[in-house]
Parts: sequence; structure tokens; C-alpha cells
Amino acid sequence: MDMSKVVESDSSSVGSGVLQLSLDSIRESLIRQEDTIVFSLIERAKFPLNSPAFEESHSLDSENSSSLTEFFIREIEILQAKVGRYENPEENPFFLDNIPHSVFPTRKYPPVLYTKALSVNINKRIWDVYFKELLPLFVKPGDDGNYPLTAASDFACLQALSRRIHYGKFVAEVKYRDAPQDYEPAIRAQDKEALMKLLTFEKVEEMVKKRVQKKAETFGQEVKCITGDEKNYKVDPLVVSRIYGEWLIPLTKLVEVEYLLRRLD
Ligand SMILES: C=C(O[C@@H]1C=C(C(=O)O)C=C[C@H]1O)C(=O)O
Repeated sequence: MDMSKVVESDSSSVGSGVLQLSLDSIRESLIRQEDTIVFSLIERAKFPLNSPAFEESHSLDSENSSSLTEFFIREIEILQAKVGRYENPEENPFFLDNIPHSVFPTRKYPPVLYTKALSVNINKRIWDVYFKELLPLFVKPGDDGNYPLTAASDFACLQALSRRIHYGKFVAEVKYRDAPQDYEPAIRAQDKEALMKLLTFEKVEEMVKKRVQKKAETFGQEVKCITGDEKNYKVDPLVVSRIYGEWLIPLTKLVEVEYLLRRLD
């Protein structure tokens, strides 16, 4: 791959045209994405669970049986596709099988990823995990009827989580390029376990979990005028760390494995 064609260097984001594709630069982007994720969880925690928004059909249109949240996200994704969001290889839609073309001219993204592995998309799984397992961990139970704002908040979380998890494709590409001789036998054997072992860095994972806990403590601390010892958080920092440890990191690694399995197709 001719990286000299990649001329832009002012961005921390791979899909925006980063000059040197290195594990360090990719990890920098993942670190920055932690801020977006923590803030999006804090914002979502303003609302209770509001499960009717994503569980029941609220549509008055009999042809449409989706939940309010699903309807909202389908429609917004069409709009975002029309302004070019999904031309960016960092972005993976939840519902669009046939992504509408951008109505406007879009920038050319450098061809960083391997074409035959580009289409890895586990958003169906991310959707289920988010609504069934993650949300109940960090929002209060209950229903205040504020479904439109809740759906918008859920979409912000889902997009941030999906971007982070699918960044695994870039991580995998760079790890492969750094050591093709290590990865090729496992790819040829389609050995998922061996690939998982090769790409895992436990120390890095521990650091990520500690750092996001600290970010949740810092960004989500209740600020009071009267000083006191007790600290309250908008989202429990230990829960944020757990969300990373039990879901986000394993799903990112799943994307890495799925990408690598196709890397020699
Ligand atoms: C993303 C990477 O791959 C793996 C996944 C990690 C993560 O999701 O944070 C961290 C370390 C690795 O075990 C990486 O090496 O940075």
C-alpha cells in the first residue's frame, strides 16, 4: 500500500487521513474516543431507562413495526449517509444495507484498510448488547416519557461505541503490517484462538480500564459549591470500567479477529 499518497497529517483520526499509520497513533485515537464515550454515557444517564422507546412499537403507521428508537436511527442514518458519513471507513451504519450516496462531493479517504475485510460490521450485536446489558447498568430504572431525547442520546452512545469497536479493523491492519510473518500462519489456518493471542496486550487493556474509570470520575463528578468529602458521580466510574472490560474491549478484539481472518482473501 502506497502510504505516500496519504498527504494529510493534521488529524488524530485514521479515516480522516492520518499520515503515519502506527499502533501508537491508533491508540491515541482510541484514547480520545474514550472522552466521547464517557460523555455520551453521562448524557444518556440524564434519562431513565425509558424502555418503551426501544422495546415497543410506537408507530402509528401500520406498515412500520419498529420501535421509536429504531425508526429514529434508521431515518437519521439515511440523512447522515446523504451527507457522506459512511464514506468514512471509521463509520459503520446500524441499518443501511443499501447506503444512499452522498448528495455532496465527498473527500477521498486514503485506502488504509484491506478491501476484502472492510465490510466487517457487528452492529447488530452491539445493538443487542447495548439495550439488553449495558443500558440497565448505568441508567436509573423508570419511564419519564421523554422518548425523542432518549432516542437521540442512545444514538449518540451507539455511534460512539460502534466507532470504537470497529476501530479494531485499523488496529488489526497495523498489527498485521507490523508483523505479517507472525499473523499469516494463523490467518491461513483460520485459527481464531491463535489470532486472539497474538493481538492481545493485557497491560494495555488494564491501562485502558483504569484510565476510563478516572475519566468517569473526572468528567462525571457532581460539582457543588459547598465543599464536602462525599463525591457523587453521574455514572458510576466502576461501571464504566466494567463496560470497557467486559464488552468494549472484547468486542474490539472480536472485530480485530474477524478482520484478520479475511486479511489474505
Ligand atoms: C486495541 C488493541 O488491541 C487489544 C484491545 C485493546 C482494547 O480494546 O483497548 C487493548 C489491547 C489489546 O489487547 C490494542 O492493542 O491497542
